[in-house]
Amino acid sequence: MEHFSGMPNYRNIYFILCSLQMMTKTMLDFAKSMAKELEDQASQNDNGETKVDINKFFSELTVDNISYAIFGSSYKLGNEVFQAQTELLGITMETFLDVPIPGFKYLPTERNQRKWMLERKLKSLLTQIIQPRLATSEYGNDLLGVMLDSCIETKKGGKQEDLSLSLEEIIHECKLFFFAGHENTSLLLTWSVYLLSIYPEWQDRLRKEVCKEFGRESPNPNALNKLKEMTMVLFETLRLYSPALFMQRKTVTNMTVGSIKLPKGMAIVIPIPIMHRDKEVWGDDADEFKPLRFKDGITRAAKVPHGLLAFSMGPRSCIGQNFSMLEAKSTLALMLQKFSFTLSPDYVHAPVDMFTLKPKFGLHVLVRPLDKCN
Ligand code: HEM
Repeated sequence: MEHFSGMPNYRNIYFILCSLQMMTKTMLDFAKSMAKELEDQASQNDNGETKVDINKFFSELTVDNISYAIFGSSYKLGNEVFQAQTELLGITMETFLDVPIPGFKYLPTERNQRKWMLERKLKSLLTQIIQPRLATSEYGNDLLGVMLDSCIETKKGGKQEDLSLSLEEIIHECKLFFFAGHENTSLLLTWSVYLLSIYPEWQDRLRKEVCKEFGRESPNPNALNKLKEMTMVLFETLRLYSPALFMQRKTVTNMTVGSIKLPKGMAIVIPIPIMHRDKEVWGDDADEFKPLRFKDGITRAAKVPHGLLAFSMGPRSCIGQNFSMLEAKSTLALMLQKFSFTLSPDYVHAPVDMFTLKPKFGLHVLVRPLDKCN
């Protein structure tokens, strides 16, 4: 298959070498603010609970987390960057199936003008974040800092105007990290809460595990990896409700996969949800929620070691997987300590393909604060 070279080095540097533990502390702080909001809402109702679309809460939480990872203390400005990007993506999606008319994109239509305005806003926001760092040479220890550091280093002795191209590259990288990093984790959390709501015995089991480890104390970032059953539930959620729906590859040589002959240059789509429910790989219970299949780790859960494809595999696999697992664990641990949750009676189960696997009408749950960890 196609070998991907040219992946910028800092991507790995940041997510492998940088202290994920430090980030977990910030993740827990954001999760605590979310929990506080849920508690406040519940306290205003006579029945002591609140009905929320938890998908929206997780979406805001994961935006804050990824924005902090990229922009550090400028994360609020970073959030504005992402809002502009999301709106731009919406415009692109609206026109996705339009027949391309040459030159149309240069006409000052209402949509094009909105697009140009957003592009200008995006650039100006990023410039506001980047310029002060360039001026002081204090690039920061967030992802943006690592990117600036590496772009300056490669241009040692180069002219200042060379940086304009790097700004484009930086914008591109910020976009990639934002889109790759926030929605998938938000969906992992959403589908986990869905499954824990319809399998309350697993919700109780995980709550006991969390309470055994942390009691009423705030989850300790260094001990999150001890939550074995939670890890199994997250993997099983990724198997049944993988946020990423497909991967694309291209063969670089004639090859044979099983009994299928693939010529050089063939484009291949790998449909993750279908592979994740393949009974030949996962067994006859492939459609069932059985987290214990992961009790001996990912590689032993299926009949083949690489059955779980949610984070892909190989040189182009997800570099944010540890980040997202820690984010999901810290948030779920806090949620389980503080609340019980059930599906709202008006919830309609409608997972839908919108590039990622989303709950079409959101995930409405009844959230009830708990007095204490039993
Ligand atoms: C549940 C959460 C996540 C899932 C399911 C997920 C899934 C994936 C998958 C399937 C790929 C590979 C695509 C391919 O092979 O073609 C990928 C790549 C990637 N992911 Fe994730 N991801 C998640 C979270 C994150 C997070 C939190 C970040 C960043 C902090 C991130 C950053 C990336 C990047 C930078 C790539 C590489 C894109 C490239 O190759 O250029 N992901 N992810």
